Amino acid sequence: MTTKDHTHAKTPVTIITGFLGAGKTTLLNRLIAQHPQTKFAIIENEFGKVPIDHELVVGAGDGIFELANGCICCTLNVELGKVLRHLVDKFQDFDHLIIETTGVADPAGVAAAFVSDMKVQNRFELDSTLCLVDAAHLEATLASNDDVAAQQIAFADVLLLNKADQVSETQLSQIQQTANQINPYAQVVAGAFAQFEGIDLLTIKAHQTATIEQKTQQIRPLLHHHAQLVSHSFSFDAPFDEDKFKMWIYQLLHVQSKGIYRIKGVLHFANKEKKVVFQSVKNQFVFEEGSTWDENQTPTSKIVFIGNSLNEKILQRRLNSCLDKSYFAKI
Ligand SMILES: Nc1nc2c(ncn2[C@@H]2O[C@H](COP(=O)(O)OP(=O)(O)OP(=O)(O)O)[C@@H](O)[C@H]2O)c(=O)[nH]1
Repeated sequence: MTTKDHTHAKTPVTIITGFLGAGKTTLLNRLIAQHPQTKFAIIENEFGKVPIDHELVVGAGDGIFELANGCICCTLNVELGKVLRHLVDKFQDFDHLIIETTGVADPAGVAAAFVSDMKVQNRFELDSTLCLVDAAHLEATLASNDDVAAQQIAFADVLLLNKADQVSETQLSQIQQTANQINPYAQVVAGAFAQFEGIDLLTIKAHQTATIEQKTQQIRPLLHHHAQLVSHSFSFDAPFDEDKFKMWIYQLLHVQSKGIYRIKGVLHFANKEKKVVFQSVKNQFVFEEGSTWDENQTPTSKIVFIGNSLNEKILQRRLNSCLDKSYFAKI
């Protein structure tokens, strides 16, 4: 085994999620086949006692780590942390890490493993969470397993509408709308047998500040409903008071993190010249320096919350209370 120089670039990580049978392993095999020059490490997670997916992954060499008989978003989360630390310490020779979750995993729990441990954080960088959506069965799945399937869709950076061969064009566009109602933030692409054209699924860069900035600009203050899952978007011309905002977010995510799947925003703090890019995964959150505000436009903060039964009015009130009071005295 050779040792790579990882002092400069962090190893990108792609999480593949999606409900049972949606096409996760099909996608994994396709990615391996499409990138013969890339050396992958793969973490597989299955519920059954006898791991099978391992056998179904073709051509990945010896870099497959299996976590069976439990789910990495909950019971096996500690195990996932151990495997990640093992990769950091002992298994250096790979370019990209792919994690295939069980069909019933909450991907937020998996993503959280990358923001809670410094050693892991220093080595890995989440590129994106890809969610396979079975176009032929989405409505039925949502009806019967609303929470898990909807959580997976809500958390994803890219929604891959798979099995397009099994539905009509009209059905496909309806499914696209349903998926976008649950997650207005995600890019949606359709395909069959996990073949998706016009998108490089390994370099989505969803967690990089530039991508978040760009995506947040597209968010309009709209309310989207799917069962109890909602997304609320807000924008503010008045700047935020950094201390108040951070204190509130800390409290919010510690008291209510179960119901909040994701928050992303580009913020204007009164004491900061540049944009501040903010995102949370479960109860973990980061604030990063973004680019400079456009001189010709009023700096406008935009923030989106995705979660279960979130009350828009309360969020609006709390956000208002974090605005910089001296701004209003000046106008
Ligand atoms: N018709 C059709 N079948 C597909 C498509 N993609 C995958 N399949 C089939 O669907 C079945 C399930 O695909 P997998 O890739 O194993 O799905 P998975 O999400 O890994 O399944 P689990 O690990 O059990 O959750 C397999 O028989 C695939 O060949 C598609 O686009 N169209």
